[in-house]
Amino acid sequence: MLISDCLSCNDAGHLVISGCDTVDLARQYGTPLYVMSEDKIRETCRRYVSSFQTNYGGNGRPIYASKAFSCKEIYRIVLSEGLDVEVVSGGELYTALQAGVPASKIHFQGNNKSIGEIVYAVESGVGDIVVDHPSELMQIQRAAAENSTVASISFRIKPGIDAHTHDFIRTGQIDSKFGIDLISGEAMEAVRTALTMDHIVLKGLHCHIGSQILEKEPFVHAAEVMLDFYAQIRDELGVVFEHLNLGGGFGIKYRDEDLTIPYEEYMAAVSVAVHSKCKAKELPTPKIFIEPGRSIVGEAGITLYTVGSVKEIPGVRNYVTIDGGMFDNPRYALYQADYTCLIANKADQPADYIATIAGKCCESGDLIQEHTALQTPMEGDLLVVLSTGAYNYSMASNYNRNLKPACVMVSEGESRIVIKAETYEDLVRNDV
Ligand SMILES: Cc1ncc(COP(=O)(O)O)c(C=O)c1O
Ligand SMILES: N[C@@H](CCCC[NH3+])C(=O)O
Repeated sequence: MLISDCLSCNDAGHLVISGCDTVDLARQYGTPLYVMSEDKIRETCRRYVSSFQTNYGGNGRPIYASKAFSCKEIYRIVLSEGLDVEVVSGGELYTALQAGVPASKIHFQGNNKSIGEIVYAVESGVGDIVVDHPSELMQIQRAAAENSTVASISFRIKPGIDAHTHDFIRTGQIDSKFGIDLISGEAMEAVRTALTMDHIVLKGLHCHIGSQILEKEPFVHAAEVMLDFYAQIRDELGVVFEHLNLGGGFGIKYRDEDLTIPYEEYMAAVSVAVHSKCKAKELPTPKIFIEPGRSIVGEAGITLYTVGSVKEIPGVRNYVTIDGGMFDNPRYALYQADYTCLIANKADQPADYIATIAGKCCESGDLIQEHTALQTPMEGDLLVVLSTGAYNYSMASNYNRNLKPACVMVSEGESRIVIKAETYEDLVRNDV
């Protein structure tokens, strides 16, 4: 019911996260409030790092996909755990560099990087620019030549794999805006071109098949398809790549009934496929990278809200209104995403009230969850939504000129602000 092992209930019946009582956190910092367990994030990073030891003898590394949650402190945390960092915009690149991430540990993704972003990445010495389409290759070559440097790149390949997840978050299939097509020969042509360029060094290839995937098979299949292509490149062009990035996408628990797979199982299944395919194709095992975002921060985060009105419409539904909404968590409005909600100050009571959690935006679709079981709510209660660590703060907006909430990091009973709450002054800063 509490989804994550960083959560528990204390004698007062309050929800506790990494030793901090959520009622105290709400009192101290106000609501809405994002709360992230540093302990849980670090534990997950260590599980990924140690599975590289077990499966690849340390020949590889996890990369934190920071689109899931980007701020200076998360970069410092994952860096200190030995991860690389993936960024997907100039803004994420800037934040990572400001946090002290060495450029050599940054992987820059993006399906339509601007010229400005490309120049910024090249000038900063980003370790891996992941090229999404052939014309981007030319832009990188030009930027590198102008800087009298050589850019390290890889290609994002569309392996033609349909993973079972929400349509909006599938990315590996042929009908996808991401990546270079393998089947049509476009990818081989791009590799051939890159190998002729004197300001480009091509380190390897990348694929990412989608997000919130709860099966192992698509990951195994993607690894096999990519290594078949590595063998084909060796046979046709005489080149053997050093790196292979197999992307992220591992699913997490949003509800008790979600059947998640321990990350070690994904890692083991994929490594068996990698080793046996390399053996069959007589390829040296490349250095393997994976790129998880959601699974590193998702279950580590919760959001606290204060309950406002409770509107019971007999025979229809019960609206429980909170002081946040789609501006701090747009995922239900976008994907009808599942969540577990509870009343944090009554966490020990039975969840026998069926509620629709509504936000405060001028929008009927501003819902966090519909027809979900809760402890009986009252105005002033503290409502918590679980598993909000990924794609909540990073997808927040100022719709209706609402303020983005603060984010607090908790560890062993201590809390600290890592992102301050926005102020009204912040809202008008760029207005003229
Ligand atoms: C290229 C790339 N890498 C990594 C990720 C991270 O995925 P997830 O947060 O599902 O692990 C994404 C998002 O889907 C992505 O597009
Ligand atoms: N933002 C999406 C996932 C996109 C993953 C990034 N390519 C979500 O909340 O589930």
